[in-house]
Amino acid sequence: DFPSGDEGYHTYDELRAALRAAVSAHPGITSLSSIGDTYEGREIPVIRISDNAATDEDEPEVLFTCNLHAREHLTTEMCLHIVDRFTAGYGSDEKITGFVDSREILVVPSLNPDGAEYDISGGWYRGWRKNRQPNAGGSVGTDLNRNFSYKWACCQGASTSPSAETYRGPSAASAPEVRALQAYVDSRVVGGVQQIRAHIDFHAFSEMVLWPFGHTHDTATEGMTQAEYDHLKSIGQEMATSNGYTPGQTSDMYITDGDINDWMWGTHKVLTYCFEMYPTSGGSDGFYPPDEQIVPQTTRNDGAVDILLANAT
Ligand SMILES: CC(C)C[C@H](NS(N)(=O)=O)C(=O)O
Ligand SMILES: [Ca+2]
Ligand SMILES: [Ca+2]
Ligand SMILES: [Ca+2]
Ligand SMILES: [Zn+2]
Repeated sequence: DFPSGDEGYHTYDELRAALRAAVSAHPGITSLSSIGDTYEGREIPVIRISDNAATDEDEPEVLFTCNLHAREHLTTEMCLHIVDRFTAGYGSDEKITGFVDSREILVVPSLNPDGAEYDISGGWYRGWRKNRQPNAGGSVGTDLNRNFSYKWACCQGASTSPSAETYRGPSAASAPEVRALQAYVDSRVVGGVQQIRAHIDFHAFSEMVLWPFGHTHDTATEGMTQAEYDHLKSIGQEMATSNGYTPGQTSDMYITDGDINDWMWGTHKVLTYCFEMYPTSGGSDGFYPPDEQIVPQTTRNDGAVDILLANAT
């Protein structure tokens, strides 16, 4: 459980209860399923929000993924806020209703529930980042944001040392959580066309809006034209203006290979972003802002989410 004072954060069981509650309150516009299991056997839930939710309609799909890194619990709350906003607002808020009627919103509130549960086990914060998959040699964990299959291990953007925080894993998609997400997105190719048009992967912290590629500082490069880069950049800058985050290319932070955004663009040409949430720097809040920050820091991204939805055509 979360330490006392931080009860506002959702444990894995509370997360699943929240998703079930959203479905029972809004059955016509929600459908709940699992994209697969984690290493320790936890289901990874995905909720789909759209009119005629039981039917896969020919509408642009937009994916939001959270909690890829275990200790980044604020991101789980970000995804749950998106679920709440687009279900509770349906039928009353015109803009919300318009998006839900014309798109399919896919939300994965936690890609790393094993890590998240471990991070808070014992009622205190362990600073855990990776998944909970054992490595040869006795250490535990793969950095899920270095294990995706697009140009995995290409560019010294991760560690080869199993005990390192950015350990890339023994092979591409060796982590079941990464395999589950890749398989899910692969399955959204219908009639040869990827139905997911846009994506945000939420992280913490630094308050940045980042677009691919991470494996290179180049803008035009294999798998991305200058025009495509400029399109990603212009929408990224617009979103950063709305939430006050700093815009940039993923590699501006540091070179990463095997990250989720490189895979989403490199493999499926999805308009994909990494949002690093509050705070800007370490200090007392760092990875563990008090739960009083949940509402302000999640609602802060409402405008950016709407910009992404509007650009998903
Ligand atoms: C997407 C990259 C550039 C940033 C991310 N930072 S984090 N959330 O791990 O501190 C990461 O290292 O995976
Ligand atoms: Ca509190
Ligand atoms: Ca629909
Ligand atoms: Ca569809
Ligand atoms: Zn992260």
